[in-house]
Amino acid sequence: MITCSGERTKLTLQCLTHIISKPPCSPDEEVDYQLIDFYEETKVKFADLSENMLWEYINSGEPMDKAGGYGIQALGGMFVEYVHGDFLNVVGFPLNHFCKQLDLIYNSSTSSSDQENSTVWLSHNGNHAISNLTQPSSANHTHHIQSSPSASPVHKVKRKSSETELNESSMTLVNRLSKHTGDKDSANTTLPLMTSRGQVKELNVTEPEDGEPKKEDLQRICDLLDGFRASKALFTASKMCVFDVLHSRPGGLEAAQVAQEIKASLKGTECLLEACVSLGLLRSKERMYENTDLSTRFLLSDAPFSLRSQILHYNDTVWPIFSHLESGVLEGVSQRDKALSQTSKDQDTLRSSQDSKLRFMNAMHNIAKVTGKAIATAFDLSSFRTACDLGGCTGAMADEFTKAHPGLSVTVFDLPTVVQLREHFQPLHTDNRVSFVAGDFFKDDLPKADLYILARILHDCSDEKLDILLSKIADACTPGCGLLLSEIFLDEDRKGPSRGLLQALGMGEGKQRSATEYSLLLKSHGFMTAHVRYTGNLLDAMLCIKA
Ligand SMILES: C[S@@+](CC[C@H](N)C(=O)[O-])C[C@H]1O[C@@H](n2cnc3c(N)ncnc32)[C@H](O)[C@@H]1O
Repeated sequence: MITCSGERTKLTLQCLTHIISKPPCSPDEEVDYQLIDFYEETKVKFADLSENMLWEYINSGEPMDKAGGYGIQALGGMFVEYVHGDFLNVVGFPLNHFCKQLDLIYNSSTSSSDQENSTVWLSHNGNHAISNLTQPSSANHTHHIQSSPSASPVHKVKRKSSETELNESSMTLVNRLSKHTGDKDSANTTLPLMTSRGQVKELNVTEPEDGEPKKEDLQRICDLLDGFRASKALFTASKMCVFDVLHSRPGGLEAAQVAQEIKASLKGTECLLEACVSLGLLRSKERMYENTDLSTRFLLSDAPFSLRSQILHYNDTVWPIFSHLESGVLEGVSQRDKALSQTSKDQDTLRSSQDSKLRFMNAMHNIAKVTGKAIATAFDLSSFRTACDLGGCTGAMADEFTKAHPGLSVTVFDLPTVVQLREHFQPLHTDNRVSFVAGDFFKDDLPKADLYILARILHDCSDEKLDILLSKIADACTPGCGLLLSEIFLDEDRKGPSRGLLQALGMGEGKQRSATEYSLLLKSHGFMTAHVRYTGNLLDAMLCIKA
């Protein structure tokens, strides 16, 4: 057996630099802080290991308290052929990288008087320790750092795709941290800390000595400024079938040929193609354009993981809504009706509701195909025989569940118009284990099942509707029945991921929540959270069991 595992440990350094040069004495005292997330990656190559050897190792007891299942610094070291990277990272603490970060903090942002009273909060895989830094003059880490020696490494990569128990000890950590940051909101929550998806937390600008802004800082702002242009270039190229046209001509096409195929002006086509090259969607060589691997995989209309329909949905629905964002923020309500009636008028055609329903279903179908497998395989569902996918749309998600679980049958429950239109979608399922029932989950009886699936439903429900739906599911469930929830789970500090927070800006009826918030919500309807999985895919998942 050859195993090559990437050891990636996440560290969060929080440097609390007091504005008043004394330690804060009350929870409300203002502090300036800087948050740095970083990773260290180490590759470990294992030798071929016999089963006997593995059992010997298991029986030694050593792996039992090791997050990675082995201790490289002890007996487990015998199995390792080589290590690329920081050995201490595998043991459990990337000391070298940590000290470089300390150096960065002190050499870039603090004055010497601040340094005397600076406190570093070290958050290593959810374990926190404080240290007072008294002599932070160089990278030679003469600072006295008390990190918990028992901090067990939870590898970032695995953490993202691993199960997380929501526990009380996490709450203590948040409260403790919140007190010192004066963050009263988060002090009232019961949230585990370590759920960040590696987002850029803050745009910390470091001014070089000459006072000129740094290029990277300017670039980040310009990237945000141009974000909508890039999105619209992608939407337009997809809508005009540029990627499909190029795919149909191996060897590529010149701009004039593309212009002819998509019936557009030469100047406009050239600009669009060049913009797509700059965005990594196309490549060009000697005036010929062709798709990149990224486009071939996701932008062709018939690719297995095509996102084209989702892109068209963004263009035709999400884009107009976001063009009314200012009103949305002012009024705090969805601008959907206003935006979409405007679009219809602009285009001088009132699209039939069937067309728009189909477009929406196509978009849902795309995402369900891309995310379905990760959700269906997130948990051991072998104890469930029947499932009901509430709001299961075209059945694409149900299909992934039956593929992953040979003993499982899934009933897709959706509105009558959706169930009727599903015939526009090729049946994906190869046997009869996916069936459809038409109904309204707020009003009608739910099909009987041992497992209910709610994928991308709850974030869109008002509190009132949410209560109705969850009460109906709870009534339909006997103890031991499952509820599998799939949504984008916000980080517990609500600072990411951006996808979830930007979706919330659409001002729909519902709201985005963290795993803990969903867990508490489901608990109030009699479901105990069994597992949470951050899939690393577009949607996360939580399995709850009816108590
Ligand atoms: C955002 S889509 C999610 C589709 C699918 N669960 C997925 O993740 O791909 C919401 C789905 O819920 C369905 N839906 C909305 N209201 C419903 C209701 N009252 N009863 C049944 N289905 C409903 C919609 O028709 C749509 O298919």
